[in-house]
Amino acid sequence: MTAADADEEVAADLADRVQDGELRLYELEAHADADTAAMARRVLLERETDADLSTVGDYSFPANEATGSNIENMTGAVQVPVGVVGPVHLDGEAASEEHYLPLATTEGALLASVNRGCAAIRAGGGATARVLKSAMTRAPVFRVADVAEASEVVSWVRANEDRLRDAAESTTSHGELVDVTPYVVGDNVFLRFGYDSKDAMGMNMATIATQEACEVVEAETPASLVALSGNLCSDKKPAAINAVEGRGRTVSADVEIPADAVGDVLKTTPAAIAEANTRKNHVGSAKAGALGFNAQAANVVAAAFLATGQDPAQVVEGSNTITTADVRTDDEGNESLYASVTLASLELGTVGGGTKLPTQSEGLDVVGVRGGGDPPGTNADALAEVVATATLAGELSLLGALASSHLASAHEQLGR
Ligand SMILES: CC(C)(COP(=O)([O-])OP(=O)([O-])OC[C@H]1O[C@@H](n2cnc3c(N)ncnc32)[C@H](O)[C@@H]1OP(=O)([O-])[O-])[C@@H](O)C(=O)NCCC(=O)NCCSC(=O)C[C@@](C)(O)CC(=O)[O-]
Ligand SMILES: NC(=O)C1=CN([C@@H]2O[C@H](COP(=O)(O)OP(=O)(O)OC[C@H]3O[C@@H](n4cnc5c(N)ncnc54)[C@H](OP(=O)(O)O)[C@@H]3O)[C@@H](O)[C@H]2O)C=CC1
Repeated sequence: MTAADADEEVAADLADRVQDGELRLYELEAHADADTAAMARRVLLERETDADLSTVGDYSFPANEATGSNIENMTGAVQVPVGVVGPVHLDGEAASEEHYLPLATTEGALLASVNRGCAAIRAGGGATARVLKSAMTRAPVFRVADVAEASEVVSWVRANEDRLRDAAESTTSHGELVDVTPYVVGDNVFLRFGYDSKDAMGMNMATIATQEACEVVEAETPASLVALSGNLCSDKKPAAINAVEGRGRTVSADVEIPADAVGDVLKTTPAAIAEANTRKNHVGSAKAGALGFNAQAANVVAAAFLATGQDPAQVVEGSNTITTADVRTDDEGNESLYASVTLASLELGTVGGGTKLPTQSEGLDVVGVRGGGDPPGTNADALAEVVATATLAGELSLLGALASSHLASAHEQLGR
């Protein structure tokens, strides 16, 4: 079944029943297949708005592949242009030497820019990338009587982490509890649970596991659970804790590019890029009170997320990136540009969430990381290394364009 198989007569009847108040919009899959239910919602919207949803309705995968665990009230699919950058040359711990990366965006000039950065990285002999830490976090907040009780609860948690681990890991055959870090604010106790979620981004996994652990905390201590997510996790919000402690994967990539290649590909010099990075990404970001000290990490993370089935809202954390750029001179006086990016909280997976949807899993196939890795976790590590390297590519190219005053012209030519 796909959109083309939807039953128009049944769809029109369902739309009538919603308009008559007999059915709710979210109940239609109980009365028809998912594709017909989606068509019924489009019929209703076309009756009640000026929209023509024929293109939204012209999707090519079975609707029930999405309505099972990815969306409710489905009407169709949004088509975002997707392109490819690379090959990205990198020496990763999990990623092999050369990968292409699909990027989905509506921003003209973005792929040209990242692609140019990939060319610069190739000219430098390739990047090195490493996943430095992996822990998906969920931090529930508990109410206690006062600070004295808070201290008792923290002592119990520290003495009983194994019991919390047994409870949490009883809900998953892949996830491993890495640590539980308590934080106290008056009569509030936060417990930041961190999980090695292997090839899953791990938010559902961590949430379900932490719920189980919280039941032990409530049974064994005077703490009362107020909210399973206490915002110290911190999911989909700008938060220094993610930029400092990390969340999901903390991954870094670097490269050293000879000065002549910087000139040929990026049309500027190592010194000009280093100065732009310092004054823009460091001084400018500091003055702005930014959490990320970079130029456009979010551009690459968002485009890679859309293309490979990640949760696009977590681009917030992906922007917690620090870019460095320095001029290096060897013993013979040859200059080069050393540049790096460190993404403190890149949350992605190659199983689970949207990664199993058809076009998204095709994107993972382009990178060569669909599904579970062997050993588990290595496919998501490889994807993180490739995304970090593409982020480095985007930084190099944009800094080069800014240093050579080509940003505006690039967007006039490619973005309009
Ligand atoms: C546009 C370029 C790349 C031209 O750059 P160029 O050096 O004039 O291009 P070139 O024709 O000399 O080609 C150099 C390489 O660029 C690549 N390239 C070149 N053209 C294409 C293309 N059409 N499609 C794909 N790849 C392309 C390609 O790899 C090529 O190498 P080759 O393969 O030929 O050996 C450059 O001017 C540039 O990168 N500008 C910066 C644009 C940019 O980064 N935009 C995104 C950021 S804007 C934004 O959203 C963030 C911002 C700015 O607001 C954040 C902030 O505040 O900082
Ligand atoms: N719940 C929440 O509060 C939030 C949820 N989300 C959503 O969560 C989803 C992602 O959650 P996530 O837990 O990653 O995905 P899923 O909920 O799809 O679960 C993925 C499951 O795949 C199984 N699995 C099979 N092979 C592997 C492997 N190699 N490595 C790891 N797991 C494997 C695991 O099952 P098992 O555990 O049984 O071993 C794992 O739990 C996204 O849709 C996102 O939008 C986002 C933010 C918040």
